[in-house]
Order: sequence, then structure tokens, then C-alpha cells
Amino acid sequence: MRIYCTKDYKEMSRKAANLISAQVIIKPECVLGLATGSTPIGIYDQLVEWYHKNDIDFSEVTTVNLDEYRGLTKENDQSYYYFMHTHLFDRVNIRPDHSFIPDGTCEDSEFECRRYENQIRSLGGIDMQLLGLGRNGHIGFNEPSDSFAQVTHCVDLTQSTIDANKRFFASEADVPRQAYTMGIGTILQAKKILLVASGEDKAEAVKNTLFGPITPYVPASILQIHPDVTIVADEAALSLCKL
Ligand SMILES: N[C@@H]1[C@@H](O)[C@H](O)[C@@H](COP(=O)(O)O)O[C@@H]1O
Repeated sequence: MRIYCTKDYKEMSRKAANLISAQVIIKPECVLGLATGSTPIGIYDQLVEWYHKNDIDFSEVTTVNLDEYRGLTKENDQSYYYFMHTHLFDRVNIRPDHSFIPDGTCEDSEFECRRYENQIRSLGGIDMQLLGLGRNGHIGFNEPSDSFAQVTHCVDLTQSTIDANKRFFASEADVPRQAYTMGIGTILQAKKILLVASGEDKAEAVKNTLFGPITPYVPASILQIHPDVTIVADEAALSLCKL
């Protein structure tokens, strides 16, 4: 596990964007696993800036997203589909038929989860998976639980996640209670994993992820056993770790 400690959010974003850009340079036809949440926004902005300077080309890249709220349409400005289009897809040359996100409107959850998992497999797996970190240690929407979920599945969001994400919605009642997410197994099969974290409110989760016991109660802790994980976090997020 490589750990980069950056001064602040801006530096974290640039460092992580550099690693993604290196992946695209090494393998232009790579499959990038992407994440949502407020943390990756600076990374996407940086990639867009480099795209305009012709320093990165997404024309052969395929993307797969970690998760999507169940029940939100693509037009809903809180859907992860909308988020990805606003922050990245509509601003660079990723081909529309080369980006995949679970379909939040599919009511048959078993069908949708199987379809999405097969989609990722048919692409040959993920070369680099970008991950944010929930305050309770969740990755994607894999919430703390008594076992690690293998494949893409439908989850009931915890109150902690609903509370953390309600800032994006008009009211708490509008926050979806369920989501489709890649499983821990899906994530761990990525060849490389890039975890980003910023701010003091992630410090406890970062400490438990990096140095705590490997337990499904801190889903990100399983990253300790993946052979190629890079963490890029700012000083505040690493403030409880003795490096
Ligand atoms: N499903 C997403 C996660 O993928 C993300 O990592 C987390 C943290 O978000 P933020 O970066 O806004 O703290 O939020 C959501 O729950």
C-alpha cells in the first residue's frame, strides 16, 4: 500500500489526477472505475483542465461507476448519472457508449445487479478503481455489515450515510433509502485501487481503513489485502495516522 500525504484538497486532487492520467497514458484503452461524492470533484476538474491542454485523451477509455441511487432517474440532478455527466463525461471526449453506471430506475434489482456485474466482466475487468471513503468506512455503497458483499447488489443505506448525503437533497425525506453498488469482490478485482480522502471528518475512517482490523464493519479495511492500493489523502484526513 502506497500512501501519499498532501497538504490540502487541491494537492490531493492533482496527485490523484496525475495517477489516473498515468494509467491512461500507459493503457489508452483502459477501464477506469469511477466514484462520486464531493471528494473526486477536484480530480475531475483537474482532468478536464488537462484534457483542454491536450495532455490527456479519453477517446479509447471505458468507465464503470461504483454505484447509483435506486429510484432516481438520469435527469434527477442528484443521480450519479447526472453527477458524472456534469463533472466529467460532458466535458471530455469519453464516448457515451463507453461509460457505464448502474440503472437506478430498474425495478428488478436482481436483474440489474446481475446485468451490471456481467457488464464489468465483459469489459475484461477494471484497470484502476477510484474510491472515495464514507465517514463510516464505506466504499461505493458497501455499508458496514457482518459480511463482505461479493458482487453488485442492492443495499439499504445506513442512517449515517443518509445523514452525510442529505446535504445534497432538498430534505432528508428526499434521500433515497437504497442504492445499487459494486460489491467488495467487484472492487477488489480491480488491478489497481486509488483511494482518496480529504478533511478531518474522514480521519477516523482513514485510520481504521489503514491500520484497523480487517472487518466488514469497516468495509474499506479489506483494501489492506489488495496487492496494488494507493491512498492519496490530505494532512487533515491523515491526522490520526502516525506515518
Ligand atoms: N456512494 C458515495 C461514495 O462512493 C463516496 O465515497 C461517499 C463519500 O462522499 P464524499 O466524498 O462526499 O465524502 O459518498 C457516497 O456515499
